[in-house]
Amino acid sequence: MTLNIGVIGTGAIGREHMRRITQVLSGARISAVTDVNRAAAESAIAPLGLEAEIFLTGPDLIASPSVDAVLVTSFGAAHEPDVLAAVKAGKPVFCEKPLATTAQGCRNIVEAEVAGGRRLVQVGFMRRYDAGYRMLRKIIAEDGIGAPLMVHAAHRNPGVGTNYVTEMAIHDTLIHEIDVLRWLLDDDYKTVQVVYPRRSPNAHENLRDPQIVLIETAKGVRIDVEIFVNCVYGYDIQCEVVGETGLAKLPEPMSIQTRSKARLSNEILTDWKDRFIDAYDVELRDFIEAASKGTAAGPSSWDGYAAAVAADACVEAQKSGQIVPVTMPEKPAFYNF
Ligand SMILES: NC(=O)c1ccc[n+]([C@@H]2O[C@H](COP(=O)([O-])OP(=O)(O)OC[C@H]3O[C@@H](n4cnc5c(N)ncnc54)[C@H](O)[C@@H]3O)[C@@H](O)[C@H]2O)c1
Ligand SMILES: O[C@H]1[C@H](O)[C@@H](O)[C@H](O)[C@@H](O)[C@H]1O
Repeated sequence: MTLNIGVIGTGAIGREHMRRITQVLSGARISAVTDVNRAAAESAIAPLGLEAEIFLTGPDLIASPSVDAVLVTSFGAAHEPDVLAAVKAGKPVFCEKPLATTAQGCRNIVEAEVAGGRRLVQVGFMRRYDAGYRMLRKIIAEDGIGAPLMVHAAHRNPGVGTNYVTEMAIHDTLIHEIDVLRWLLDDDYKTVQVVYPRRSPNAHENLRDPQIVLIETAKGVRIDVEIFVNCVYGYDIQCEVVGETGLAKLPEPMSIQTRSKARLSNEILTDWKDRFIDAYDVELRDFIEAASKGTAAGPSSWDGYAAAVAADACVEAQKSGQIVPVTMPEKPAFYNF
C-alpha cells in the first residue's frame, strides 16, 4: 500500500521532505499540498512532477479522503492548529520542530492525542536519528565514559535573516539541543540560565547573538550550549560529553582532507540540509512505516512538550538574567513506550 501524504507549508524543509518522499524513500507519495502562499505550493510540486492537489487551507487538506497522513512544515507558530486537526481526524502527523511555540500549545496536542487513545504524532527532532548522536548515546548507555558530569555543546549557523529575533535562538535553534541532550543523557532539566557574551557585529540590531545557555539536569549534569547564529564560517554542530572516566565527542561530518597550496584542509558544511541529510531520511522512513500502520513512532508529542517547557524557561531566563527552574509535570503512562 502507498501512503498518501499531505504537506502543509511548502517552504525550505517542506520541499526537502517532499523531495525525499518522492525521490529517495519508498512506500509513500505526496498526494496533496497547501501553503498560505499558493505560488509556493505550485512551485514546490512542479519540479518534482507531482500530481498533488493544492488545497486552500490545512484543515481542508487534512479532511480530504486523498490524505492518509500529514506533514506539518509551516512556520512554528502555525503548527498547533493543524497538528490538533490531524489528531482529531485520527490521521498520523509528522510535525517539524517546534511542535508548538509554547508549552501550553504542546500540552493541548498531548491532551488531544491521549484522549484519542492512539499515538499519532512524530516531532521532527531528527538529531535522534543521526548516526553520530546515536553512537554517542550508545557509549554513554554502555558506561563507556562513566556517568556523565558535563556537556559542552555549540550550535552555530553561518547567518540568519532579519525575521530571526532573540527568542528564536531558543524556540528555533536551541530546541534541537534541548531535545537531543535530554535523550542522550536520559535525564530531565532542573534549571536554566542565559548569559550574553559580547555581541557579534554581524547580528542585526534586534538580535542578541551569540548567547550561552547554562543548564542543570535533575541528575546534576552541567551543560553549556553556545548558540551563535551569525558565526559566518559554516554550519557547525558540536557536542562533547565529559564523564567520570572519559570523554565522548560527536564526530565531525565526513569530509575529504586536501593538501594543496601549502595548506592541509577539510571543508566545513554551511547548510543544515546537508549536515543532517541522512538523519532526515531515516526519520521520515520511520514515519512512513508507522503511519502506514495508522500510528506514529520516534520523538513523541510528550518529547515536544518537554522541550517546550524547557524552552519557555530559557526564554524567561533570556529576559530576566536569572536562574529559572524548569517544572516538568509527570509523564502520562500513555507515553511510556
Ligand atoms: N529539523 C530541522 O532541522 C529544520 C530545518 C529547517 C526548518 N525546520 C522547521 O520547519 C518549519 C518550517 O521552516 P522552513 O525553514 O521550511 O520555513 P520557510 O519559511 O522556508 O517555509 C515555511 C512555509 O510555510 C508556509 N506557511 C506558513 N504558515 C502556514 C499555514 N498556516 N498554512 C500553510 N502554510 C503556511 C509559508 O508560506 C512558507 O512557504 C519551522 O518550524 C522550522 O523550525 C526544521
Ligand atoms: O530552523 C532551523 C533548523 O532547525 C536548523 O537545524 C537550525 O540549526 C537553525 O538554527 C534553525 O533556524
